[in-house]
Amino acid sequence: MALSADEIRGRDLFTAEGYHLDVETGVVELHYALTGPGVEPLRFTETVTLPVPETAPGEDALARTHRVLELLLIAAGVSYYKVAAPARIALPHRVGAKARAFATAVYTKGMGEFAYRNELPHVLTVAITPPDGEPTSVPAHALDLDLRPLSAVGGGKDSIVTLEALRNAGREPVPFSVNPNGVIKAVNAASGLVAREARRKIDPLLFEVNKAGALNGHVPVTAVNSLIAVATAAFNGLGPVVMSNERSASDPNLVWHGVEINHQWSKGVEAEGLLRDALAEHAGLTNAYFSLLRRLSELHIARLYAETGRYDDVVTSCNRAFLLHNATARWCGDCPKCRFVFLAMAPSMSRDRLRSIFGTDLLADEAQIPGFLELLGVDAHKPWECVGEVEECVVALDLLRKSPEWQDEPVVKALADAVPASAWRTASHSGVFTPGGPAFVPETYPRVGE
Ligand SMILES: CC(=O)N[C@H]1[C@@H](OP(=O)(O)OP(=O)(O)OC[C@H]2O[C@@H](n3ccc(=O)[nH]c3=O)[C@H](O)[C@@H]2O)O[C@H](CO)[C@@H](O)[C@@H]1O[C@H](C)C(=O)N[C@@H](C)C(=O)N[C@@H](CCC(=O)O)C(=O)O
Ligand SMILES: Nc1ncnc2c1ncn2[C@@H]1O[C@H](COP(=O)(O)OP(=O)(O)OP(=O)(O)O)[C@@H](O)[C@H]1O
Repeated sequence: MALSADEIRGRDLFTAEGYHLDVETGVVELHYALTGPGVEPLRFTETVTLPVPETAPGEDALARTHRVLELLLIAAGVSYYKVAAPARIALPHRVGAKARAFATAVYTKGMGEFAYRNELPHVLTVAITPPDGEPTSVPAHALDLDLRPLSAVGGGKDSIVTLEALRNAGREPVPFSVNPNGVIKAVNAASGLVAREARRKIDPLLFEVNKAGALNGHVPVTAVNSLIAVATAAFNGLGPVVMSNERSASDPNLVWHGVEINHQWSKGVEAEGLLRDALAEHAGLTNAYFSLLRRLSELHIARLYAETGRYDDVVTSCNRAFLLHNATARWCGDCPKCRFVFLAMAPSMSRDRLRSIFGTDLLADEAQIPGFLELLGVDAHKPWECVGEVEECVVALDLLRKSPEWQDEPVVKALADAVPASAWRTASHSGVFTPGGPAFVPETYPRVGE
């Protein structure tokens, strides 16, 4: 990479240039450019390979697939936009108000953590410009909810709970993953269900510009995976895409410039609603996407996970197992996500079982105390990770400090001593284990945990 960091970052326009779908192979190429005065354009191509149906899709199904891909082109652009984070974004196709609202939210709220950590407040108000005019209309298509659902599997406890709930409800879920690694493949194998997969290849130029000093940071990856899943379902004539996004995913980490900054924004209920509206408006698809676990806390999901029997040797929620380079095989045992899931599962299963899942006992390790205190809200803000609310952690600790198996453990005692009395008073066991809040689950689907 011959460009300097200034040359890479000095660009004032990001353009999603267009995409191409090869119907025979399912290969989708998504094209982007970063341009600016006096510098050569930086061009990126991301390649997504959708599973191909046995029978070619009909004209209407293909038209819907294309419309979903137009939304995917927008969402997947975040990885390349962030290289220079200009204040303007251009789109190649017309979009209506709902699709534009979704696009704007993906680049502002979805990139909120990136904006905050790089101190780039303009990202929170970036302007997205589609060509003038309304898009051509597409016929509304109420998805047949009896078609087999595509159940997004990320290898962690949440998607396992969903998979089993759908199976128990007789829904015959198809496990679906983007770039399944060893963990996800092992979870799918343990399910005994035949899985489908899509591939997503980030342009290798991105890694080069990263090394040369591009701006970098978190992206709303669930929006990207979700649209790949919806495109797969539309292309293959499958039913709705069922996610496993929980209630606490909607909670922000902090407020900055008056805007809520949420590491998990695209897992939250606002993103779910915006995407559903955009799919209805832009692709004519209703009921194509929802989260089955939306009204549940993480602690509640962990309790439901404990009722499953077949996944302990494979379940992995640690994000380090999902790195593109140098991934761990399973739980790293030393990150906020490992600590949180350990704490969340501990009240619902025996200590031996928990140890065997993690290969270690995090609550027997004094070095983990500062990290647990962060989760308990005693120090700093909620970590930039997929972890639950402070209240859930306090409730979990409350259950442990009263449990014969845990109450004499020095780490548990130290944590309990550090939690202020006010936190014990406000933490509600019934609140944590009672489903609550808005959700988009269709009436004919199971009400998990209710
Ligand atoms: C696995 C992980 O957590 N990665 C985050 C990490 O990335 P890192 O640089 O350490 O390594 P890689 O993931 O291997 O990525 C290498 C570079 O590639 C670029 N990139 C990667 C994926 C992508 O979709 N777009 C990209 O541009 C990027 O330049 C990478 O540096 O730190 C990054 C910076 O904070 C994070 O963005 C990486 O997060 C991944 C996108 C990821 O998949 N993370 C999920 C595990 C995750 O965080 N899920 C959230 C849900 C968030 C949401 O709103 O969707 C959660 O579970 O809470
Ligand atoms: N590679 C992937 N392919 C498809 N869907 C994914 C992938 N990774 C995550 N997801 C989905 O995205 C959502 C958020 O992922 P997340 O990592 O929080 O869930 P999880 O792996 O099921 O559980 P946990 O919170 O225990 O890690 C979930 O609905 C999950 O199924």
